Amino acid sequence: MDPTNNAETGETESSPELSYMPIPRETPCKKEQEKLSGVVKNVHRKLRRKYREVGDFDKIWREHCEDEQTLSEYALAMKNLADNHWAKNCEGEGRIEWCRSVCQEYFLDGGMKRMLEKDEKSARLAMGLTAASLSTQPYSTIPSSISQLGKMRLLDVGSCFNPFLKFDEFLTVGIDIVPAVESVYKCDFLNLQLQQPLQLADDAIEAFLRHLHNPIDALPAQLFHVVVFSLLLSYFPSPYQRWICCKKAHELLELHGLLLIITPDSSHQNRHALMMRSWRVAVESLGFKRYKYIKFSHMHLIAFRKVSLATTSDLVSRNYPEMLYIPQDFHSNEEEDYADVPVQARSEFEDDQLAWSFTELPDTPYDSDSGESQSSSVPGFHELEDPILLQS
Ligand SMILES: C[S@@+](CC[C@H](N)C(=O)[O-])C[C@H]1O[C@@H](n2cnc3c(N)ncnc32)[C@H](O)[C@@H]1O
Repeated sequence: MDPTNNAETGETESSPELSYMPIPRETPCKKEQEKLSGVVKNVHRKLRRKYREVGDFDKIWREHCEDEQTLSEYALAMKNLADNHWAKNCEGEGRIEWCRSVCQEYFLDGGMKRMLEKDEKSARLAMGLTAASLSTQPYSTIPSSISQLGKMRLLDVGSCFNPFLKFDEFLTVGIDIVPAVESVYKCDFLNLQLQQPLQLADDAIEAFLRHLHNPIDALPAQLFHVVVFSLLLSYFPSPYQRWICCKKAHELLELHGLLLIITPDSSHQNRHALMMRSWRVAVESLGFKRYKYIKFSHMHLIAFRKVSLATTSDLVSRNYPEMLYIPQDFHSNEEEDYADVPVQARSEFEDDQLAWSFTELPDTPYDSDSGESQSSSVPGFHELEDPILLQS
């Protein structure tokens, strides 16, 4: 496994559809792994096919959630991959560790404080105050660190096998339409009802979270420090469903909380740069600001911090939900059918043209909010490959 970022190695770009290859020798273990990832990918493909044919994502989603056999096969396959394949060869583990490191750095090691200081400085400069007057002004809005407040309250949406449960620093609530383990609550995030925020002290909120009832149909707003969407958004066939999820995450987060999005993409970092820029504009319009971004060999990992309680989106003049597209949204049924065949169905140029014709984006700088490059900002953190579920 090559532990370096593909941007650094200058590795030749390949079609995303080729991401499952090459498998040099067909061991029984690899075969089993391919079979399991096939189960998962087929569910995603079937959903997209239905969406293309029927168009009504509410109807498709209802039917999907009633298809218990497909859903439990999916959950079983995911859990099997996590327990028997990723655990052994380290594939797929990198994303969870990345989430953990970002939270540690942001909440416990001063990252949030630095960001808030930077925001305040920019705001004052924008108001015409000089740099000299800045140093004499106290930073009044900085909240106390979470380390004084207890555990980081983390909502893992599409948790499946509850990968965050093992970390002590989090009070983890894992939810899924089909939990693969008992500790995950059954909940359809798309249809989760939001209630008024709890006006309680942190220890009372922790107690509330430790006594949730299964299944979860409703949750109070502003309950969590972290919301994780790990390989969740590409499950949905429609960009509107992805948008609904991001909007709900915004409401469920406390001010200054983090939304962590991990989405599969096996191609070279720059290939879907436009798509990532588009996602950034869409998510920031909800009242977030991008904090970190990194491309691993097989996925994008993005951290957004909630910077305002209000959503800034103007859905009329800009079509923000549509900006949360994935390459597969543009594929035809035929292209999907041949997705595992090693031919490049559409050239990179054609992909980019399609993306451009689809949405015109405001001129937002692409570099990270934290001023860091798009390689890992977590010290000592190495990229791990996860060729399992990508481009499903
Ligand atoms: C590809 S798996 C990712 C599992 C895990 N987060 C990971 O990173 O390995 C996507 C998961 O999202 C779940 N899911 C899809 N739609 C959901 C929804 N509306 N609400 C909750 N979970 C959902 C699926 O059941 C599935 O377990």
